[in-house]
Amino acid sequence: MSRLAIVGAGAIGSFLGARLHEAGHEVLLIARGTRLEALGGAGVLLSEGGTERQVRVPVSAACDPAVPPDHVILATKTFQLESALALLEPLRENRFTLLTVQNGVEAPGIAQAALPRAVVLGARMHGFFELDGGIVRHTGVPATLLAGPVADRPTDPAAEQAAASLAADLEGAGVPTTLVDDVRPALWDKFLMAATIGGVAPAFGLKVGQMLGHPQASAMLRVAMEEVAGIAAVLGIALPPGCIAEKLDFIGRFPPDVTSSLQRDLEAARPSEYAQLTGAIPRFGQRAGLPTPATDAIIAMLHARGLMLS
Ligand SMILES: NC(=O)C1=CN([C@@H]2O[C@H](COP(=O)(O)OP(=O)(O)OC[C@H]3O[C@@H](n4cnc5c(N)ncnc54)[C@H](OP(=O)(O)O)[C@@H]3O)[C@@H](O)[C@H]2O)C=CC1
Ligand SMILES: CC(C)(CO)C(=O)C(=O)O
Repeated sequence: MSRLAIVGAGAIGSFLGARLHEAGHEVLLIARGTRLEALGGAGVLLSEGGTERQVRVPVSAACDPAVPPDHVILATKTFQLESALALLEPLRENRFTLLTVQNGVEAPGIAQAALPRAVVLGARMHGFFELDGGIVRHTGVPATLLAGPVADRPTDPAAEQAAASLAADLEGAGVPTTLVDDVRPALWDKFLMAATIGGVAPAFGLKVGQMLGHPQASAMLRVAMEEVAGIAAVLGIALPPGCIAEKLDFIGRFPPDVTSSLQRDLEAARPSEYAQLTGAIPRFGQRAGLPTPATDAIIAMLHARGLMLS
């Protein structure tokens, strides 16, 4: 059994914490504010597969360097990584696996810069998770992970073993986890979807599942995806062949009411991952020397709707 710390007890952190705790691991959820109080009182209330259950996962405001974890999962939003990583500062000299689940392509690099000794694995996570009035709702598709290092430096056998151990723990917790040598293509593959649907759906005031039935939204979505694929190619990221068609097919199978976390945050005027998702497309386009007119038009529509793009 492993010892795991999960920083950020929102939708994903609570879900993974509950599943790993149920699988028999020693899990510590690191939370703050009212969420810390709620978890201390009632534990994680998890709704999935038509039923709700209560899982009493140990929770704290900080990690305890006296009992260092084997694995840490960073489950905050990307713009919260700095404060999350500051909580791990007491573990700076330890070697542990550090899994990032954030959408976008930048989280593993941010984590590795803050904790150079950690074995950082980026992950692409599928599934829809929402913290709704204290209840963590898992809907849509089953939870799956694809994880691996940002392979711009050699990996050592100990790092590979640590990654395999975390993958086995997740697998045992009912979250099928595939390990890859270089996670960047998978992160870009998901970025291609999350960054585009996260902009197009709120730009048109549609749910994700309604976009493909709207000719203009559907056309803009496809062109924005092509912009991302073009940028990835120039930056040397080998996206899977046919990934745009595969994403459109995947989106076509979304339940009609589903929204992305970026859309929910934008529409609720909460801080969002806009800058790491839709807003990152023109930023990466500049890096690649490519214009992004479709994404620029989507961003103009978001501005016109008065959404908070920060
Ligand atoms: N939700 C989904 O379906 C999916 C999400 N993702 C990605 O996973 C990541 C997490 O998403 P999600 O779970 O929805 O986000 P949530 O906002 O639900 O959860 C983030 C949690 O982290 C907490 N947090 C942030 N900073 C700290 C800190 N310094 N100390 C303690 N707690 C902290 C937040 O607390 P507070 O509320 O106080 O800020 C919040 O409870 C995102 O990057 C998202 O892109 C990936 C796949 C699917
Ligand atoms: C792309 C999507 C909608 C589904 O996995 C997601 O990751 C999110 O809501 O942030």
